[in-house]
Amino acid sequence: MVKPRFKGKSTINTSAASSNPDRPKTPAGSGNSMRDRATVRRLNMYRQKQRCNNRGQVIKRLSYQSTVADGTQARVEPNIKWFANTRVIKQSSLQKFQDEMGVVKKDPYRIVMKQSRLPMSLLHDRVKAHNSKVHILDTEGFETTFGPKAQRKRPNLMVGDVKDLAEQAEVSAQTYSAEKDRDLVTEDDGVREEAREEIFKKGQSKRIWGELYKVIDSSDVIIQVLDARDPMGTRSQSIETYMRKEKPWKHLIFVLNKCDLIPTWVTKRWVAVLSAEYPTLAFHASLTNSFGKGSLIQLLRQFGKLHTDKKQISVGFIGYPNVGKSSVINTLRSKKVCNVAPLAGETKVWQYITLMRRIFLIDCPGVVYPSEDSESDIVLKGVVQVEKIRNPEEHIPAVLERAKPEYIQKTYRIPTWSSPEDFLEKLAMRMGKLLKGGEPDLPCVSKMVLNDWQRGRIPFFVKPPGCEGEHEVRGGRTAGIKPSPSEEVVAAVSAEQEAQQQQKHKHEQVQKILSNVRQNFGKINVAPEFNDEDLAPVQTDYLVFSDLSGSDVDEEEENGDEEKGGGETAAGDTIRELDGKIAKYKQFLDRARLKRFSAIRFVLFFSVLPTTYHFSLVLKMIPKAFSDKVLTDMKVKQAANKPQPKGNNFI
Ligand SMILES: Nc1nc2c(ncn2[C@@H]2O[C@H](COP(=O)(O)OP(=O)(O)OP(=O)(O)O)[C@@H](O)[C@H]2O)c(=O)[nH]1
Repeated sequence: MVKPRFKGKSTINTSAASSNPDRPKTPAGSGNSMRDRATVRRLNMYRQKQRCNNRGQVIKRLSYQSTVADGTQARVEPNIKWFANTRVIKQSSLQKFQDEMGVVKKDPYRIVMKQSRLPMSLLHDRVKAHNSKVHILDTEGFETTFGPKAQRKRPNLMVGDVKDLAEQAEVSAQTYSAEKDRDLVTEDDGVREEAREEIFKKGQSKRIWGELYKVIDSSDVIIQVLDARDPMGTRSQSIETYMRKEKPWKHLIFVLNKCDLIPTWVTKRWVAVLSAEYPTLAFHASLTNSFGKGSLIQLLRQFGKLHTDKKQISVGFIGYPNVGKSSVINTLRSKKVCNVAPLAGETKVWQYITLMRRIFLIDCPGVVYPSEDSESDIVLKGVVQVEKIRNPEEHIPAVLERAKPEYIQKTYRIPTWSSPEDFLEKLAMRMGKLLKGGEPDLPCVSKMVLNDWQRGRIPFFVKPPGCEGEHEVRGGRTAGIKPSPSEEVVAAVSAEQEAQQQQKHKHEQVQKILSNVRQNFGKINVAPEFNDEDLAPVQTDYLVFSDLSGSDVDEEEENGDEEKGGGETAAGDTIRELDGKIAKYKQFLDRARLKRFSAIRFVLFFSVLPTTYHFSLVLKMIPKAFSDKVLTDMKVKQAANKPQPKGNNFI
C-alpha cells in the first residue's frame, strides 16, 4: 500500500499554545482549568489585524469578514429578539426602500408626503452636513447647467450694480418698521402676555366647528342668526365666504333677532343694510309675543317650494353663542323644543326639530368666529358665562364706555361717578353688597352689571351705518361695514359663466320669494325705554323686500296656526273676522296688565272707513314716554282738523 504523500502543513494544529482552540486537553483533576473553545476563538478575533499590500489591497481578511464586493451595503441581519417590541424590516426591504426613496427625492416633480411619519433619518443616514452638496446635476444636465448653452436661472437682484444695491438698502433701512418685523428677536425682559383663560376660547373648539360644518352640510337653507344690538359683531364673514365658494347652491339668510331690545328705526335700518347682501328678516323670539314668525315661516315654506324634488328641506340655524338660535326655533314651533338659557353654550350638539311635514329645523351650538376681539368684547358679546369670569371688574370700564351714561344712571339710579371703580363702589353701597368691615363687594356687583348687560337690561345698540354722529361710540356704536363681499364675489365669479348664470337664477328665485314677504316693524314690542335722541321717528314701518304687490303676509298672523301662519288672508276680510282679532288683542292686553307688564304699552288705533266697512288695525307696543307723547300729539291734531284723516300706520 502506497503511503499518501504529505502535501503541506497539517490542518490539525497540535500546539499546546493557549490561543489554540484545538490544543490537547489537560487531564481532569490536574488543577489547570482551560479556556473553552468559544472563548479562545473570541479572544483570537479581537487580536487579529487585517493585512494589506503596499497598494492598499487587502491580502489577508479578518476571520468572519464576508467576501462581498466593495460598495455593497452589509448589515447585521436584524433579529426580532434584539428589538423587543419594535418593528423590524428585512435588510433587503430597507435597501429597496432606500433606493426608491432616493429616486423620488431626486425627482423634482414628486414629493414625499407625511415625511414626519417615516423614519427619514434611517432612510438617508449617510447624508452628513459636512459633505452634503447641492446636487444640481442630479436634476439638470451638465450642458444646460454649466455649458455655453446653460439655462440655469440666476438670482434676480433687481439692481444693476453695487451702488444701486447700496441705495436700495438705504431706502429699505429708512422705511423699516420694527413693529412689522416678524423675525425681529427682542430681548426677553421677563414680562409676557398672560395666556388667555380657557373660558375666553369658548365656541372655538374643533368639536363646535365640526358641529357647524355638519349643520351646513345637512341644510338646504342656512339661517345666520344675528344679535340686533350688534349685528356686525355677531356676523361671520368667513362662513359667508365659505358658503359662497363651497356651497353656492345653498340659501343663506339673516335673521336679526332680539329686535325688541333696540329702537324700531335701528331695526329697520339694519334690515335695509343687511338685505343688500343677504335676505334679512327682523325677529323677536318669544313664545307669547313674537315678531317675524309669520314672515319667517312664509319664507321657509317658499324655499320648500323651490325644492320640489326633495321630500323635505332642512333649515340650519347657525350663529354666535347666545344670539337666540334655540329661541327662534322655539318661537317657530310655539313651544319649548330646544333648551334656552341666558348662558352661552347651552346648545351642546346639533339637533333636529320638525317644523312641519316638509320642513326640518336644525339647531347648532354657537360658534365664535376668529377675530381680534379683546376679552371685554368677548364678555360683552355674551360668549362667556359671567359666573366663570375671574376678574369681572376688569370688564366694567367697557360697559360704561359703550352704554350711554343716562341709561346707566336710569338702570342703577346712580347720578354720577368719577371712574369705573367709583361707580362699582357706589353701586355696591346702594345695593348693600358689602363684605366684612363694610368693604364694597366689587366682584359681586360687577357680575351683576355684566349679567344685566348680557340679558339686555342696559339699553345699548350699535348704530347702523349712515346715521348722524357715526363716529360716536356711546349709546350707538357705528358698525364698520366692509365693502359688500357679494360685490367681490361677483367679480371673482365673473370668469365662470356657468356659475354666474346659476347665481343669477338663484338670486331671481330668492327675489321672487321675498316679494311675498313683508314686515311691519311698527309691531315690534320695544322693551327698553330709550331717550328721544335714540328714538328717531319712523313714518311707515313696512319694509317690503322688493315688490309689495304680491304681498299678503301680515304679522297679525304670527300667533296663528303654524301650518296656516303667514297664509293667504286679505286686509279686506269681513268685519266679524276683524272683531275676532280685536277681541284677541284685548284679551292679550288684559293678560299683560294682570301680569304687571308695565314696560310695554299698547296703543290701539282703530280707523273705520264708513264707505267700505274696512277696518284697519294697528297694534303697537311702545315705551310709555313715547306713546304718551304720540297720544297727546294725536289728540291735538284731531281737535285741530276734523274730520280725522285716514291714516293707518302709526308709531
Ligand atoms: N329680549 C330677547 N331675548 C332673547 C331673544 N331671543 C333669545 N333671547 C334670550 O337670549 C338668551 C339666549 O338664547 P338661546 O336661544 O339659548 O341662544 P342660542 O343662540 O341658542 O345660544 P347657544 O345655545 O349658546 O348657542 C336667552 O336668555 C333668551 O331668552 C329675543 O328676541 N329678545
